[in-house]
Amino acid sequence: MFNCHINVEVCSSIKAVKYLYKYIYKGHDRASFSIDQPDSDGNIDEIKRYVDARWVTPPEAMWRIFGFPLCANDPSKASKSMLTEYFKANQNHPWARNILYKDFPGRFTWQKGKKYWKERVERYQIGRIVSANPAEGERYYLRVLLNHVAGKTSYEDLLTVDGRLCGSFREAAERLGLIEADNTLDDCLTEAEQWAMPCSLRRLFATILVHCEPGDVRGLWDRHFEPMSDDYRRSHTCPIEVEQMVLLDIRGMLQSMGKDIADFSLPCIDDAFDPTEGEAREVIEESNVDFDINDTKLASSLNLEQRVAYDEILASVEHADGGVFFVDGPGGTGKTFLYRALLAKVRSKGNIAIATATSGVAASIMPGGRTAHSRFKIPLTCDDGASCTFTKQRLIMTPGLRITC
Ligand SMILES: Nc1ncnc2c1ncn2[C@@H]1O[C@H](COP(=O)(O)OP(=O)(O)OP(=O)(O)O)[C@@H](O)[C@H]1O
Repeated sequence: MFNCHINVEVCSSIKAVKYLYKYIYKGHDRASFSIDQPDSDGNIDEIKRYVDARWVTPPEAMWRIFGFPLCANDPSKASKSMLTEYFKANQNHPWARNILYKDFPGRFTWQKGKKYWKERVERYQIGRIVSANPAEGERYYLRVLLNHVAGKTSYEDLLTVDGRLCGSFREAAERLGLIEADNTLDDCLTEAEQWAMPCSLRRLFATILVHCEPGDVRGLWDRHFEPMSDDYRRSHTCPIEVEQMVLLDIRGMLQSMGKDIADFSLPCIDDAFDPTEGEAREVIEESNVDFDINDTKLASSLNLEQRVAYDEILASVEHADGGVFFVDGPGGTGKTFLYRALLAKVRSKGNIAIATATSGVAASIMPGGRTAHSRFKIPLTCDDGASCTFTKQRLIMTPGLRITC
């Protein structure tokens, strides 16, 4: 009846809600590039290019011109957190000022609805405090302070050491002598051992190696090897094998953070235990991405325009010609449909297809999708000397397809 493609989306999952939210509030992602020469006078009409690249509806234009807010939080809710209310409780109850933040749930209960700490009537309850790891920087040092200093009544109070207001939680922790040596790293791992699974401990260990520059790496390894290897020890009896498995796992994690395990003074990896035979972690990960068998059938229902793009891109992949294709179209016209068909086709042949996007929400709608920053280790702050920590060896994966949304 309508003789056209109509996109109807049922907003039934959180993924769809996030996706729509992005459309409405952030605006449409558009990239504009041209390989045309400037006109005969050497001029480039940047205004026309800008207008071509973005379609703004009159209501959206007015909204943006008047600078109306694009999103908002309820201030009364946003400004109250467990921590700010802990400060308030310290102001209101002087007797509570010798209780550390982590012990607070033993004497107070958190009232979720009204957001305040109420004096506990029944005793012998315990609460759990959210964890922080050293790679999180200031959030971690805030935790260090809260673990050792009681009775603070505001952030300023927490940052004040010997009457001097420090510029950061780290500085305050240093002035208090809480983070002088590696023992904070030991404390961090010891604390995590109480609740974290061995796999999370290994990740934390790798994070510490990369971000915290521990002086005594081998000492940390020796002291925390046992909890880090708990799971492997249950399934394997040979201690050498267990050690190798932990090392291989940590090596993979370090690789994903752009580091080589050989740079740290840890026990050596024995090639006999290395099932990857030195293959880069990214290649193994991407080779193991599953494809949905139903996606391989999408190719048969592509419309004419999708079919043209599909054939051309696949021909380029199959002949290993290389090439860059820019697929564009208004929302709901079938770009993701095309990507799914292409990804499934390439993966079903045992080849590698890397699906990346600039945002996590966009990445989540593609099978095996990841953000480009995560996959290619693109630094978050790009200055003159910035470069990806992705080595050339990892790029040797032919033939393959890379889709970027
Ligand atoms: N050739 C086709 N045959 C059948 N359904 C299709 C076809 N192309 C697209 N669709 C359907 O149309 C809907 C919108 O397609 P899709 O999500 O791929 O669009 P999009 O261009 O990626 O949209 P957005 O820009 O919002 O991400 C989906 O439900 C998809 O399954």
